[in-house]
Amino acid sequence: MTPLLSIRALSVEFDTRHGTVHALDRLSLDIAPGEIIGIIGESGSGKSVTAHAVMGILDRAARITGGEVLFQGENLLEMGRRARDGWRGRGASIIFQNPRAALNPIRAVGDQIADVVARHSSLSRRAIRARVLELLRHVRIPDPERRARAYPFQLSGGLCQRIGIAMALACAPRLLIADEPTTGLDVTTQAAIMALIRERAREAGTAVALITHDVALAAGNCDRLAIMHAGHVVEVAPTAAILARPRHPYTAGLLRSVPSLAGSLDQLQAIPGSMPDLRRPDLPPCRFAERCPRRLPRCDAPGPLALTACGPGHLVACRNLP
Ligand SMILES: Nc1ncnc2c1ncn2[C@@H]1O[C@H](COP(=O)(O)OP(=O)(O)OP(=O)(O)O)[C@@H](O)[C@H]1O
Repeated sequence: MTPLLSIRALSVEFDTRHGTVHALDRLSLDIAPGEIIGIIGESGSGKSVTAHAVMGILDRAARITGGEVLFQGENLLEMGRRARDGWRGRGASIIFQNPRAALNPIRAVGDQIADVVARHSSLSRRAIRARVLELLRHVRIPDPERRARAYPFQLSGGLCQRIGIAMALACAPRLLIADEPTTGLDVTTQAAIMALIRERAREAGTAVALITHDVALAAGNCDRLAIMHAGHVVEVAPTAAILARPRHPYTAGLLRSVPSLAGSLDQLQAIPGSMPDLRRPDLPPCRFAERCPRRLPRCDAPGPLALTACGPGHLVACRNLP
């Protein structure tokens, strides 16, 4: 199937006072229409930078040093600023980790949703208001007429996240990026938010990229998983294939570190070592090599490490596959 989004060999760096951070290194990833893909990795692996590069909202200190981000075949990185602003919302939108912080604290939530609808349509005020209530009902906000007049501080974290989702869906995007959408929410609310996101993908055919470090959450909700480590996608495959037979040693370690996936508590293990400092000028081609139990001399040979097929829809970047 033709991908909706195709990130090809994307490299992003940050200039800092303490050196250049090589945050993404020739990162490649495809997202198909209507699929739910989990982008998993530990803190600092580059999940948010990837999302921000797609959305065109990278920090000022960021530099894109190579690659393409194709959305339905068009390179977003070459789009002018106005066209990109117009694309955002209709093409893709993002839900942020901290819903309350992402909202304007001094504007009623209904007005904030109305602003998004108005920015992307020529609807009358009355039609915009009707659309806002429709969106609030869609994300199951109880008593939407009253809640539309509320300010973020008057709503719970779960309700704020529903407002965030309503705003993200206001322009019916083809791709929804959910960046840690349930962090900080209790388990019941977490399940309700994930059900809402899944329902959206199923009913409207919206592709969803769920960014999380919660492997169990991703495994339970996603069709495919992409595993990131230190600015690389190291493995991507259908969820069932990764759970049944992870091929990259980092993925295998990640699965062994999750109580509900490890099998038994005796098999629970942490991944040794930590991610390399991404400011290092001598980062090896495989950024996992220094933590890897399967490292061989050929793993350190110069040259980029490509993702290669090792099964149906299963790609892995490793020079020493079992
Ligand atoms: N504005 C910035 N300036 C300098 N470095 C940055 C900046 N933003 C991100 N980075 C660096 O880029 C790398 C990737 O960061 P990113 O936030 O994408 O990781 P992440 O996987 O989303 O982590 P988390 O799960 O903690 O959100 C990290 O090394 C981070 O320190």
